Amino acid sequence: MAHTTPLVTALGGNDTIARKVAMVLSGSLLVAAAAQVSVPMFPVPMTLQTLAIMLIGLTYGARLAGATLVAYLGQGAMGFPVFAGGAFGLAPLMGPTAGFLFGFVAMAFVMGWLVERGLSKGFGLFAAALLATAVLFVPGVLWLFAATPLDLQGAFMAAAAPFLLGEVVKAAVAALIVTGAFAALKSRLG
Ligand SMILES: O=C(O)CCCC[C@@H]1SC[C@@H]2NC(=O)N[C@@H]21
Repeated sequence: MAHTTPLVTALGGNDTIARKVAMVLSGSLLVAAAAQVSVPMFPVPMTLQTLAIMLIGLTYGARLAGATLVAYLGQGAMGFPVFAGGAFGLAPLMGPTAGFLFGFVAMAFVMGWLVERGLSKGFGLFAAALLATAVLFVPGVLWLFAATPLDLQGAFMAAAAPFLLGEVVKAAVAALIVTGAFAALKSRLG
């Protein structure tokens, strides 16, 4: 597959370290804000984190998207209240949702990788978001299975089933937002 250009690269400008740092910080801040929009369900809350990660994964490219989520985990580990419900520290990184937290890095990277390899327009963006979200649910469910007394079916019912439809809607919304941003950029550049 040919390599294609993520939105942020298409936006142009100097690819400086300062620009990359600003993108990583603003992206991780977006995920932190989205984590606070949550419906407290036990053991896995419903949040907007994946929508924020989709916007990052679909626009940043694989490496910068992955780095943004590594920074997000680092901010939480350092004590900033960036995880769902304002949680912070090392406990969430070992708790029932740790599979999702570490999986966020893989989700962002895989999404950027798919965009760079051609899933960069319209339905392709939607497909990239969905495929990468499917990757996220593997560690999310398996971690819950390993870390709690739930069997595999119980872990799936708690960590995946309630969220699948919502993730499809989030992928559609993210793809529409990024498509709109591309269209706006195209008309601005003439
Ligand atoms: O503790 C955290 O901050 C992580 C919460 C993970 C929630 C997961 S992400 C995928 C799925 N979709 C949701 O809305 N909630 C779960």
